[in-house]
Amino acid sequence: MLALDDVRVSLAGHTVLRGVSFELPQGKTTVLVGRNGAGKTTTLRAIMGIVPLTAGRVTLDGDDLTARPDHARAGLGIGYAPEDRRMIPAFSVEENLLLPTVALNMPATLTRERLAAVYELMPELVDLRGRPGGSLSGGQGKMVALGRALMVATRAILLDEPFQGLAPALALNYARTLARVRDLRGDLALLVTESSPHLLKGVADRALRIERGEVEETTLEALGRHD
Ligand SMILES: Nc1ncnc2c1ncn2[C@@H]1O[C@H](COP(=O)(O)OP(=O)(O)OP(=O)(O)O)[C@@H](O)[C@H]1O
Repeated sequence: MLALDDVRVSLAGHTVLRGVSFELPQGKTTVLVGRNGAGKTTTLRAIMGIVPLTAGRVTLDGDDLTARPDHARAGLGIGYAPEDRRMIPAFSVEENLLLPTVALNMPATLTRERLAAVYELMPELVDLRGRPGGSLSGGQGKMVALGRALMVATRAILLDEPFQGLAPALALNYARTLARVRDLRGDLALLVTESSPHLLKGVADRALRIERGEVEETTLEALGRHD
């Protein structure tokens, strides 16, 4: 299981995470809800090893990941879809999906199997696969970012504000896809950040609230009252 133990992060002399501890159970969707600037992105970046910890540990099955850089964490099966999606506009959707497998030097057979599994889980990507990344709508881009995270994910998926900017119908569609991933990929722990709790109904199994770099376990009902 992926876990954070008393994680502290300071950026540019500013304390951003103040002792964050939680576990991410497999087969469950955990949502991390907090206002802009509360520390959601930094939490995901700490899990991926993109920002250094000033104290604490991120562990996978008890193994300390501190010495492992972000690409090594992807290689351990942790998929990450950052908020900005980082799509290469001139590459096709399929080429964008394949990017992390190239970075990880994944064997061709495994790559083909993973791609087929992603298309099966997210059939909407099949129709898009030849389109240039730069021609996609915001909602389509979010789907590709999820598919790309799924290409490497065998343990966990981290999604940074995937609902942000989506029209209500697209948000509903995205939520359905997430539920499908959770139901069909019981091997994965899902962590989804969000600033608007009302978007998470039907998506979350458990909820964490982050405020000024501190995380506490809560319920979706309690989050809704603060929305
Ligand atoms: N590289 C950095 N250097 C200095 N401060 C930073 C850096 N990155 C983030 N911060 C600060 O850390 C705090 C938390 O930022 P973070 O991006 O994690 O918040 P967030 O909850 O994801 O919010 P948002 O939705 O606005 O991205 C903010 O006050 C932000 O200004």
